[in-house]
Amino acid sequence: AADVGDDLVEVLFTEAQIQTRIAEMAAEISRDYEGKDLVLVGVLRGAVMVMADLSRALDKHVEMDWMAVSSYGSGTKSSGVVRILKDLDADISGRHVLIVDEIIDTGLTLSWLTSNLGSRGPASVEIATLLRKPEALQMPVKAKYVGWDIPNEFVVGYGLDYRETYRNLRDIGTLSPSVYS
Ligand SMILES: O=P(O)(O)OC[C@H]1O[C@H](OP(=O)(O)OP(=O)(O)O)[C@H](O)[C@@H]1O
Ligand SMILES: Oc1ncnc2cn[nH]c12
Ligand SMILES: [Mg+2]
Repeated sequence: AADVGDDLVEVLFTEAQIQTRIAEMAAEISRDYEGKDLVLVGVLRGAVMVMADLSRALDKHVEMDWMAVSSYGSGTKSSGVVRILKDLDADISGRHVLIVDEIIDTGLTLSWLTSNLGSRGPASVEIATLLRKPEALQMPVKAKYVGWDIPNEFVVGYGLDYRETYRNLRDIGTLSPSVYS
C-alpha cells in the first residue's frame, strides 16, 4: 500500500529489478547444481521472500528447510557465537546445501552458519544472498551467489525489517530519518 512505501526515502531496488536479478541468480544456480541433490536452507525470518522467489525461479527440484538463529542486537558486542532457535529438520549429510539469505552485513550469522552446517557432513555448503555490505564485513564469508553489493546503509523491504516492520515492502530502500525519531 502506498502509505507503507511512503516511509522509504530512497528506493534502491524496485520489485521488478529484484525479480530480474533473482532470475539471473536462479539460472546460474540451476546450471551449477544440475543433476545434484540440492537442499535450500533459508535463514528465518529475513530470507522468506528470497526463498519464495528464488526457489520458484530454479529449473530443478529442490528440498527447502529453515533455520532460526539468535540475532544479536546491534547494541551488543557480538562474540560471533550464534544460538540455534530452530534447527533443520533435514539430514544434510552427503547432500549439497545452499544457504539462502537476504543480506550479509557483518557476516557473523552466515560465517557461523556455514561452519555449523559444514560440520554435519554435507557434500558442499554454499551461500546465496540478495544483498551484501562489503564495508560492514567483520568476518570473512564466501558467498557464491550475490545479488548486489550495497553501501553500508540500513535498508528495509523484501524481508528486511526495522523493528519487525517493512518486511512486506515490495521494493528495497532506505528509511526516512523521521521513522527513527
Ligand atoms: O551479516 P550479519 O551482521 O550477521 O547480519 C545479517 C543477518 O541479520 C539479519 O537477520 P536477523 O538476525 O536480524 O533476523 P531476521 O532475519 O529475523 O531479521 C539478516 O536477515 C541476516 O540474516
Ligand atoms: O540493512 C539492514 N536492514 C535490515 N536488517 C539488517 C540486518 N543487517 N543489516 C540490515
Ligand atoms: Mg536474517
